[in-house]
Amino acid sequence: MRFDNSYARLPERFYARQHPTPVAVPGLVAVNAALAAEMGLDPAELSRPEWVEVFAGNRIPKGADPLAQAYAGHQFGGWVPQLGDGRAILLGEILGPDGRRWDIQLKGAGRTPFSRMGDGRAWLGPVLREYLASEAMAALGVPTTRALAAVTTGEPVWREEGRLPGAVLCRVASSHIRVGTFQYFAARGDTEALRLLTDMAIARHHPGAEGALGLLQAAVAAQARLVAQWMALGFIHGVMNTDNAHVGGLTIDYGPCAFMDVFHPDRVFSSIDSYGRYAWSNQPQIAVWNMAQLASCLLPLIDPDETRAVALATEAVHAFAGIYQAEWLARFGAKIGLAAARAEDEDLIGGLLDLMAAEEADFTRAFRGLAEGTARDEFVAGAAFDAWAGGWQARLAQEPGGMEGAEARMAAANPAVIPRNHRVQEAITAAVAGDFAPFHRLHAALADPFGAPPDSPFRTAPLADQVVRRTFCGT
Ligand SMILES: Nc1ncnc2c1ncn2[C@@H]1O[C@H](COP(=O)(O)OP(=O)(O)OP(=O)(O)O)[C@@H](O)[C@H]1O
Repeated sequence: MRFDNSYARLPERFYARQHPTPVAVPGLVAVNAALAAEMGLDPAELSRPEWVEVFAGNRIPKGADPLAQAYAGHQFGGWVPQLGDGRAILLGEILGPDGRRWDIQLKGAGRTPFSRMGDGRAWLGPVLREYLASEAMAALGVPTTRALAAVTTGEPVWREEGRLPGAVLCRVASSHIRVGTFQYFAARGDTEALRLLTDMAIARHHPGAEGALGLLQAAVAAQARLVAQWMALGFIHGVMNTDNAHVGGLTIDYGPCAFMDVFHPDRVFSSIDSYGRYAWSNQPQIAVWNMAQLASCLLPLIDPDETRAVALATEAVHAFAGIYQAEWLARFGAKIGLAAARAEDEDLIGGLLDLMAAEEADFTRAFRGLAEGTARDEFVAGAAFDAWAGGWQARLAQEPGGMEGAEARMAAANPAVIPRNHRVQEAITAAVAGDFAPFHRLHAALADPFGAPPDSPFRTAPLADQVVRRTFCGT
């Protein structure tokens, strides 16, 4: 790895220099060969003992400059002036063969000055969950942080469940700059730091954006498109706090997330979100709220005249709705086979979603079934689906390429395989018992979400008692 650590060159108030805490017995779980190749790294080399030591935090590679990033954030509406990487350590950044910059971060690598009461560690379950979910997202074409490697530590981690095996995830991403990073400096009135952060965020995520207003507009657009993609996959992020809102529009933090099984737009509760604040249907408005927080941080850089700055920032945040709506329509239009969905198609799409919610349809199978002729089976009352399908067929008849074209569009927009919670859970349970084969099989299936053969076991819906009505947490 050839490091070029732009974040470590920022002034020291951006981070705390911190080495990982070595672990007892590093053990390789996985190196992501496809991602390694994308990054210009040799997966065989990364699987050697020296690199397993690096991923465990026992060895610092040449050129790394390890640090924990400072940030703040609104968590469930409450302001926390100081968060920061409490268990993640940024080793540094490398440049890929295509010029892309990658943060190399170890999540679960030990305590940092931002750990508060935490142990700085992660256990194997959430490490595998994040590995699988983030890689599934990438394969689904959704911007996300990635998983380069996972290792076990040979040390126990204590959680509510008791003694659990410790692990470290090597997470890579085009950056880890969050809305909360801006909030950290805005709360301290540190305009100079905001300026440096703005320049870095533009360079790393939105080249071409001009100044703070340009950054805000680009971040809003990226966030709007991201959330529309989540919605179209039945994905619930579960913890849309501002420290998990990425300025480049990546999905970040796979703690209490879930891909829904049965479609429940409003009734999703996680163990840390008992009021359903971050339910599927609330996600767009929460994203707007998060973008408004970014806007408020950037005000002093947008215009010296505060009234003017507020007007410009407000307009930029309000642009979310139009961008989101257009993306939503294109995504859901494609899901029902439309080449170019029109505003009036919203009723047709909304009709299907209402029916899916009322009839307890499995989100993924119902949509995939539209292309494969099996959608009707996902509805308790098939006749209700037939009534909707009449209008749908009539609309498809107006599309170029007829039903064949529509089927191809639907097959490309509706995955057959998503990381269903019961499958992830199975993989974790086996891994804890020392068998990593189910994890690797699931990872392989998730790498090709649209191409799974009809008899793939990963397409099946869970049994009733395994259905995700709740999102999951277990950090
Ligand atoms: N076991 C732990 N020890 C120390 N700090 C922790 C621990 N778990 C979480 N934190 C910190 O608490 C904050 C919120 O935790 P959360 O679970 O949302 O984040 P995370 O999953 O650790 O990190 P990220 O957002 O980078 O994916 C973060 O600042 C995180 O670093």
